[in-house]
Amino acid sequence: MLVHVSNPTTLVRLSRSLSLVHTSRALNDDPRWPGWDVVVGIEVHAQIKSRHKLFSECGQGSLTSDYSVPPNTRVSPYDAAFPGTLPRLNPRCVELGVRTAIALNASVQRRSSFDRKHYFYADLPAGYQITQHYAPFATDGRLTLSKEDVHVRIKQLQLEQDTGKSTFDPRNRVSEIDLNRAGTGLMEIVSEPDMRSPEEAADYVRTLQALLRSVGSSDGNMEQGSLRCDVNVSVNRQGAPLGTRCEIKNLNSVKFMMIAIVSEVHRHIDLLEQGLAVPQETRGFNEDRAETYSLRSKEDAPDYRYMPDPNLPPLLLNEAYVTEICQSMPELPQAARARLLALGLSRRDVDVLMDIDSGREITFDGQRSGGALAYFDQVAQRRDPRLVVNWITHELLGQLASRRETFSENSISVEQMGGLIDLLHNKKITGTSGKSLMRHILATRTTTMPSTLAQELSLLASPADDSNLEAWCAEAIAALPEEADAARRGNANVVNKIVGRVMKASRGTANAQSVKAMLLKLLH
Ligand SMILES: Nc1ncnc2c1ncn2[C@@H]1O[C@H](COP(=O)(O)OP(=O)(O)OP(=O)(O)O)[C@@H](O)[C@H]1O
Ligand SMILES: [Mg+2]
Ligand SMILES: [Mg+2]
Repeated sequence: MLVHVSNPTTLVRLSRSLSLVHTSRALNDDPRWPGWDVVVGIEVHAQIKSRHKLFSECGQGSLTSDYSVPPNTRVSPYDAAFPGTLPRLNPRCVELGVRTAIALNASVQRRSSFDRKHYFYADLPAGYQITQHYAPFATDGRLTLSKEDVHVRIKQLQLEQDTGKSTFDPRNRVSEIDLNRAGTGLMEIVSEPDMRSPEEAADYVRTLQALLRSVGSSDGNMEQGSLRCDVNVSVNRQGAPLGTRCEIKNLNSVKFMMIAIVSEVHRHIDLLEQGLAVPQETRGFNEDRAETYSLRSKEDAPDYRYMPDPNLPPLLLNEAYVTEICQSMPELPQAARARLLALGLSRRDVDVLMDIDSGREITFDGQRSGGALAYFDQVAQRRDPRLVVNWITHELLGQLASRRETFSENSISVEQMGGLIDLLHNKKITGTSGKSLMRHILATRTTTMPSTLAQELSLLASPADDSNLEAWCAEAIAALPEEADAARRGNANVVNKIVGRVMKASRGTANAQSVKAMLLKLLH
């Protein structure tokens, strides 16, 4: 059905009633593709952070991408599909799944079940993967993105097994199979097609990563393979029904995911502008060429022959179990963000704090750092939160960065940081001295309290001691006669240069404002 309407309000109303446009954002023109709407839905596979696999008691190491573990050393007979072995559901995987579902505001199903998804591949010894195709354990959730006020609906969460890994060596044409990962627990988190740009898709993945880490259910690391995304992309002319989706598999970073979406959007638009249809396909992404390529069309889609797994009874979760988990949930990132904003912190400071806390800060050796939020909370107890956040996000992070260190290597204890803030707050030291003190603690990794250090290093401010101040100012005026003359003629900029000299003479202990006042008094 074709509807020609020039008034956008009418169009929104009309389209809504025809269920053509899902949100009013659909009418926001993106200069990259004017006249087109982009629609993205994401299937995330997150490795569950449990000690044992989903259906066997085999240890899975800290991470299955832990290369220090030799291949095929974390494999139970069940994982290798020996005849006669039976699955036994790991309750810890269920608990972490339920935690995640609650964090995503999803309804946890009191009854769910497991199905077999059949296909043949060397890294899948049983010839099927156990998943929750017909009855997932949680449905109808919601994730609010952190950068923009966008809600993404979560269709469902299901528990499933991961496969092994196969690597092909083209030189001697041999495929090597490693079953260490086989049978590891995954959560598949399926979003509704609610994202409207590559940026929203990136925000979704990052927000979800932070959430998974905060509830402790997954490391959520794309580079290391503990979080993998299949991204579904479609485009449609503004106001028209949704276009045909293509699914891009195996994206291993948020950056590549965004590039893949942009390239896919342009490919769809090119086809549609030529009057061609977009065929529904599963596609791969070539990182070097920054474009997607066809893996298989819908017609070639394998028939998975889903069937209930006869060896596993339904998963029944009672009210008390879910309530107990609800009551032990940690503070979620969204709540923490709201709490920090209510304390009067700026959006930017909150973003920085939350970003380091969720481990998004990538370190030089590829490790993650964390705990910034707890650090802030402890230091800010009974102290001015804005002063504290300022010294953490600006000064501390700045100094750590210049030392090429990350927050996890921060040697300043909560007590020391608190002490430093108190000295600053009570004007016992100046800001300049505070910075020097911090530099000193980081360099020496001393555990001495800042008040003692300030004394030892003669950094305590001497604001009351006007005679000192006057002497320093007089000296500076004498040392900089030309500047002093210019200042007398009213050149305000030059005064700052003289202030700088006095600050240096005082080794940062003088208060810049008092210095300026004294200089002006002496100059006139
Ligand atoms: N028109 C569309 N444009 C973009 N994404 C879409 C569109 N329609 C559906 N999607 C997204 O496609 C995904 C479909 O995932 P789902 O797991 O339901 O099925 P599947 O991809 O067919 O199966 P499998 O799990 O075997 O890959 C969802 O994330 C959904 O939001
Ligand atoms: Mg899926
Ligand atoms: Mg899919």
